[in-house]
Amino acid sequence: MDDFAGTKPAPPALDPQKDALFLDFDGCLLEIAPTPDAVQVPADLPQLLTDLSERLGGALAIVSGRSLRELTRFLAGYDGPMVGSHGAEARGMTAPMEQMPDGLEALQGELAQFASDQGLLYEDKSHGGAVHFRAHPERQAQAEAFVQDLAHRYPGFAVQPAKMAYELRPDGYSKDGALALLSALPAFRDRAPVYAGDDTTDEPALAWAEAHGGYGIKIGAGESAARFRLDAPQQMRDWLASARED
Ligand SMILES: O=P(O)(O)OC[C@H]1O[C@H](O[C@H]2O[C@H](CO)[C@@H](O)[C@H](O)[C@H]2O)[C@H](O)[C@@H](O)[C@@H]1O
Repeated sequence: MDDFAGTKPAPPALDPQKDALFLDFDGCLLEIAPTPDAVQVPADLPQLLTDLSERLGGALAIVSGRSLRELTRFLAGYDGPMVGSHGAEARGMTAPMEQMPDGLEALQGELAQFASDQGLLYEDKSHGGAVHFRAHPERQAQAEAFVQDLAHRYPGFAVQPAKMAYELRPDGYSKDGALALLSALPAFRDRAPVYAGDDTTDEPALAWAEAHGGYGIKIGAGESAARFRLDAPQQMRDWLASARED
């Protein structure tokens, strides 16, 4: 573990015969934007993912905190496996979550009202919701206290910290849990897991890849269980593009 960029090497070249690739979305494939809807998806990204998936024999998946409906919209043209909502929902494999916890709509209503009262941004998600304080960082403490209280009152949901945001997601699901499920699929089985991500939400998955014969790639600065680091999403996309050409 370390605390700053520059102390970890860049990742080695991907091995299309042996590796399985798992990619976070925001902050990994795409630069962080002021609001969730403002992200810029490079026009060639879906095709890059499609080509790389083919090279890997189908062993490529997106693993994100975003709702699946958002991932599908942003990555239209890429048809491979995706895990959304921090491990709760999936495309291309059996959905990890069988039943939505009680109270989703009421929880979303309370969170939306809190965000409106505080002048914060509410993000409606298929399996929960998020309150973003990027425009008002001074209101972080209020936001944290409110989501903790919500999680206490809605026991099926857990607080998920994100970059300048707090989310509520179904309890018991995670990105590392998603990696375990994906790795059991025929296309991923017996391959070395390579996971790339930028945030605290990615750390369990980065550690999982390191512990299961593969490696993690941390995008950007900060402590990480990953052995390797790339500075920013552009470097990540360059690394993917070179893996396609190799
Ligand atoms: O697991 P990820 O794919 O990294 O998704 C995590 C959350 O990302 C999004 O929020 C973050 O990115 C936004 C756009 O760049 C940014 O405005 C926000 O401050 C970040 O927290 C997304 O909105 C969430 O739903 C995801 O769970």
